Amino acid sequence: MISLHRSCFLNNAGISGSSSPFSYKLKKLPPASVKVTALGPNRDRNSSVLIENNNNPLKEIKEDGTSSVADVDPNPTVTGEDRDLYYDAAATDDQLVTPWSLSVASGYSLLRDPHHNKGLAFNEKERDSYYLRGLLPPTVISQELQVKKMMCSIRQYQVPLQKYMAMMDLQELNERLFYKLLIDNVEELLPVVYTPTVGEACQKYGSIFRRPQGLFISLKEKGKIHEVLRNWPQRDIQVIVVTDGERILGLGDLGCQGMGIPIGKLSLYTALGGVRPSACLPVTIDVGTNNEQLLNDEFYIGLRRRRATGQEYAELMHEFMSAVKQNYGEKVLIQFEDFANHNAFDLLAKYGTTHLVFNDDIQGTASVVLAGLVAALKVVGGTLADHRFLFLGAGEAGTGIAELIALEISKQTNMPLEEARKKISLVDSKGLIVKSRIDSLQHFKKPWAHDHEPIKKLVDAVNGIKPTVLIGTSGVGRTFTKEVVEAMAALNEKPIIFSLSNPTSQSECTAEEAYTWSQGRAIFASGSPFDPVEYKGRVFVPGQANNAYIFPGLGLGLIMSGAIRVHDDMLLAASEALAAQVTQENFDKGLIYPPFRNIRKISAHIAASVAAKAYELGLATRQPQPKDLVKYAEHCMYNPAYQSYR
Ligand SMILES: O=C([O-])CC(=O)C(=O)O
Ligand SMILES: [Mg+2]
Repeated sequence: MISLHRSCFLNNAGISGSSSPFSYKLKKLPPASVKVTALGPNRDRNSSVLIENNNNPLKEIKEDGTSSVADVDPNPTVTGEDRDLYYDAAATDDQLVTPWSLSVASGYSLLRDPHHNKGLAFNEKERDSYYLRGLLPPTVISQELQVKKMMCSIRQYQVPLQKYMAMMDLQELNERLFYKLLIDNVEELLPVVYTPTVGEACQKYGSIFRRPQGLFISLKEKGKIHEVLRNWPQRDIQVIVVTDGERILGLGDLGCQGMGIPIGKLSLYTALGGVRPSACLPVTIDVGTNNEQLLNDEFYIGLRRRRATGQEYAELMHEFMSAVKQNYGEKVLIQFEDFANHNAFDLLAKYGTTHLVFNDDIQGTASVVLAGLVAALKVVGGTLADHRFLFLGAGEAGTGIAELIALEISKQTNMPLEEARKKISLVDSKGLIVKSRIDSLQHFKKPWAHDHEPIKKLVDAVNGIKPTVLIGTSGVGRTFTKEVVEAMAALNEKPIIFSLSNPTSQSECTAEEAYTWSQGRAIFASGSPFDPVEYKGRVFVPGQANNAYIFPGLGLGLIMSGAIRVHDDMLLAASEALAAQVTQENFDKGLIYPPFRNIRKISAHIAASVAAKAYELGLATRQPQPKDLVKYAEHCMYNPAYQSYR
């Protein structure tokens, strides 16, 4: 396997650094993308490397190293199947000052290269060609058998965190096997690599830390972020998930240890949305933490200082956002994840008009919840405008969902947005959000300050507002008490109750509580998964209203259309596409979300709807528009099956 690496030299096998005949300085290389095709094992006397451009051979380089790649076409475009082998070799002259090396992985190093390792699945020919003889036991097994074996091994762990660590180890050892496992067993493994276990992993990240994953950008890197991005081994980045760790799930400030979240989210971009792993970049911005426990934890991995705020914070973020655009262009999707409220809204507003940005906690949650509501109405009856909505929690998720519901109502009925908002009330830690509180409210809460007498307690708000839908986004567990759920059940034949806070410990109520306290009448969904509940001889399967339904498909739709901005109409399109995937069979079982096991098909439909909207809005740059967008989305999806190397 061959790839271009920037200065650093990863591999063994008779080639090392600039002394190797296979090491070339690309200093003189004009801006170019180069496809490097592996033609042979590096230690073979006659081996050669073919540098291709747009599938036209440019240069064959023999092992004597006499050739150079200086005459690469200055403006190539690279297409083709295995884009993992593409490397954008240069962008500007100053970036070319660093020497670039061509490296060939084989033998021992190939077994330690997670992108190309197949372990026992290397066949006899590959073992000969890639100097693997003796480095593996004689048996050759299929990827399917490897999956079976790994699943047996993971199931032996009783503790979810051990399963998580086993999965992370696999990701670092054999990437394709990791994704095959995750895709083939998505319902079982999603709670391991994602919520709830990823929450515990972040809390304990320092003590379980083994190998760094993702890119850490701290205040120490201020002024050098452009350079830091170039230390990342991949160049063709399409999605970045970035956090500053200040509000990890409902667990609060976990500082630099929030890195588990971008890693987890991006593994879902690949497994659920089919974005190539090499196109994904997890980033944690470390500006300190206000979490005293972490600051005093000897194993903490982040900066030991309190959080930078104000200008210092804004400057670092701005440098990051600019460097991303400079390095990867304007079509890279930047997903903001788990920022605290104030920064989340500000960053989205500030960069929404200049970058392709998306806040998962504001917009992704909103889109998935709206889809669940649209589906739930098929069971409960009425249109969105016929319902009344009460939220506990008025942060990113609460106000984000509320706004998208209001937008959809306004669209469906031609009602002014202001009017539509009046159907929605929010309760925060100080009680119902009402006009009399307006001066002291944060800006994102102000649109929800309606004329109403002040109410302190949630149960009183339920009885006062008489909602048909109750949504929890407070980040505080067990706040939908028996009294609250019973009040909802007294007001509604089929109360819709969504407990969205993550992880499970922060859920506003459990599935069992929702079904029991409503005597089996609630339409219930939660952010983190709950097992089915048996109540009076009936089995209830709770829905999981999790962002994971939306962001992978949304991201794929943006990427495949070459979108340059995210628009609210794309979120609505994603919601509708998701709701349309709920079948009658699902409804008959009481489900308002389709099962996760069909998620790649669901993501393809979401991607197609989002891409169609991007074209309609004139925000798509990929031309011409593919005729069948669903087929095209499926075609674009990463497939983790092993590739044959010869
Ligand atoms: O990660 C999840 O499961 C959903 C989410 O974005 C959050 O809770 O912050
Ligand atoms: Mg989040």
